Amino acid sequence: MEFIEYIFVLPNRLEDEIETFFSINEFKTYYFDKPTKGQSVVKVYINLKNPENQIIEYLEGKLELLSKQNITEDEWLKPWRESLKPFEFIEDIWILPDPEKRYEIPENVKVIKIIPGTAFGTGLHPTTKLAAENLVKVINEGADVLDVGTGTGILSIISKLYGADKILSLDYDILAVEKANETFRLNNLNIEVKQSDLLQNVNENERYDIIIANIVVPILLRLLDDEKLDKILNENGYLILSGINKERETEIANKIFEKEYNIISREEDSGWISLLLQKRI
Ligand SMILES: C[S@@+](CC[C@H](N)C(=O)[O-])C[C@H]1O[C@@H](n2cnc3c(N)ncnc32)[C@H](O)[C@@H]1O
Repeated sequence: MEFIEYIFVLPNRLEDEIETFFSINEFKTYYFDKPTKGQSVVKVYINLKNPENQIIEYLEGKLELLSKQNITEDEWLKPWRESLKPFEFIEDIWILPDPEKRYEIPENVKVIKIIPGTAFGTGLHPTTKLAAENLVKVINEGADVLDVGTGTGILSIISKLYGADKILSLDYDILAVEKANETFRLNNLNIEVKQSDLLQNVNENERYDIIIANIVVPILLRLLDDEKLDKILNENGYLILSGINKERETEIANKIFEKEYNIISREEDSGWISLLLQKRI
């Protein structure tokens, strides 16, 4: 695939703002880098088949452009992948970015292999971490889990590592569905993935103990409006929402107050919020 690479100078004070903008717009093909001493940049990749011009217009209004060139997907993904190191994602779970490499990591920790690519969910974003932290608070052996907007499948894998029984992973983006399948194979896990706009392709007779969704606020609001959500979540089951940017938290909170859910916990990091809710009936 052909891309245009834009490199912009990124002052530290703007890093959170730019990352929030990308997340809200579900823009995934970028990374932050420090090619020269002290100077941070953001590298942005625009797919020529589907150019997202509003992204570049926004960045040009905020940041200084250093360079622009045509590039293939391999040319930019490879050095980025190589720059990534294994890291402790949440307590006792490590993420390994290259399944071929041997890494020195602590013994007796749980391991997830993810080849970083263009699907969301490499563990590098605070919304994934917040969702995972809420997930491990409530997951039990044998739980049935629905992962809405699975991306790479990272939250489904964590569910499996903590003993979940049935897991269904959903994403409306076919590339994410392919990536999740690839990641499950890489981790020797047999997890079902379906392409679905939110719960559209979920049978309403199915039941889950935990439903988890790390998606942007407008989509979460749509999920909360869907009657099927309440139907398929068991009594006292948990709903974990993440991807809530602070400015829009009230909209989510208002929607929850209309429903039969208690807020059990609220986690926050870098302006992002994840809520752990429990269904009352
Ligand atoms: C922020 S990413 C989360 C990925 C992963 N679950 C994580 O926590 O890192 C959101 C994912 O939701 C998917 N998504 C967005 N809108 C959706 C919709 N209406 N139905 C299903 N999936 C959706 C996107 O394709 C993307 O993979």
